[in-house]
Amino acid sequence: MTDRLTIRRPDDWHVHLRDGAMLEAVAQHSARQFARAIIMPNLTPPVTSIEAATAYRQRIMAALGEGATFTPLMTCYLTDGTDPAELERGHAEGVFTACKLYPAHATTNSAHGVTDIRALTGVLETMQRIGMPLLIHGEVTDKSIDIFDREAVFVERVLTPLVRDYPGLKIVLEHITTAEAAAFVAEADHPIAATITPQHLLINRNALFDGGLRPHAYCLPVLKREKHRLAVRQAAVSGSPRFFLGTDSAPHVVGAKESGCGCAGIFNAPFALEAYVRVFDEEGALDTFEGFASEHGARFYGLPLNEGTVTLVRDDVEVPASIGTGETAVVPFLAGTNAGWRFEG
Ligand SMILES: NC(=O)N[C@@H](CC(=O)O)C(=O)O
Ligand SMILES: [Zn+2]
Ligand SMILES: [Zn+2]
Repeated sequence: MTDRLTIRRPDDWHVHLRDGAMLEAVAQHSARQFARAIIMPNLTPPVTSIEAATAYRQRIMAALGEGATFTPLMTCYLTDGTDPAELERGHAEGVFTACKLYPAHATTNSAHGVTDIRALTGVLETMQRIGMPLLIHGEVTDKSIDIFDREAVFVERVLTPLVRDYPGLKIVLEHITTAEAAAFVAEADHPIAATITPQHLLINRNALFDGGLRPHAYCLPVLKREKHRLAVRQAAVSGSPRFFLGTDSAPHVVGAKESGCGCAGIFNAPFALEAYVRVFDEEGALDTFEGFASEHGARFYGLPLNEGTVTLVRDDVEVPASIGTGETAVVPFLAGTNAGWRFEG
């Protein structure tokens, strides 16, 4: 039994750092474990310009303070009005690493998202030409589609024609939750990859109703049934370079979660690597953990691998019931349970 695992310093390819007081409170947790992260642009208002992304990047670095070694990789939030020239310039200047596609009203702060992806022709052609990845929240927003089917239907109705129409467009299907998404990404004859969250590897939809309604287990795409969790687990540990780490850490204050209409999003940054390594350990796949956490994402994005290492140690570690105080108190993923591993740094 391996009780200590040292891997190349990892990256988080999908995280919400928020803004203002919440940014000040949460950024350190991601910077402690990860060298770089893809920063989601769903602020209010969303990050849609080079100017906004540059200013947000500066606020992130200011929140981390002097000497921080963390690199935020910024994304542009696509709208129906996105100007391809702004994307191209932002990419060339090293401000935008990628673009984020939120179908309008699919998730938190997506009201300004794209109403019809077919209207994005100029944007997608430009991204394909310059090699800029398209990151997708892959759920249809049609209210007549059952919420547990929205990802699988997106794969069939939107993603399948998209890869056909843009054969060279780099795509990351974010936070996959279904057997259908995992199979599509594994098998497509296309430059496509997927991020996977700790929660979709560790819990299934029963966690939402475990003895009562559990708002802290609610995120989007919503947790699915066990067979999907198992399929997503197999994809993560498979060693395929198409699957990599993206926490989707998405903090909301306690009051916004514990409410008559609770927000979607799970704050998993503080114990992210502990949660992931547990999955690889349970699957007898610690040998593929470094690829998933530290190599596949960088290679897909065409970025260098990180220098340095981090070490995880098998240990009893109690995850606190809440992290932060007052305005920024957030309940972390796995609150009150034993993480099973300790991040040594
Ligand atoms: N994952 C979530 O449940 N919520 C995210 C948005 C998103 O990634 O879809 C958020 O910003 O809160
Ligand atoms: Zn999303
Ligand atoms: Zn997200």
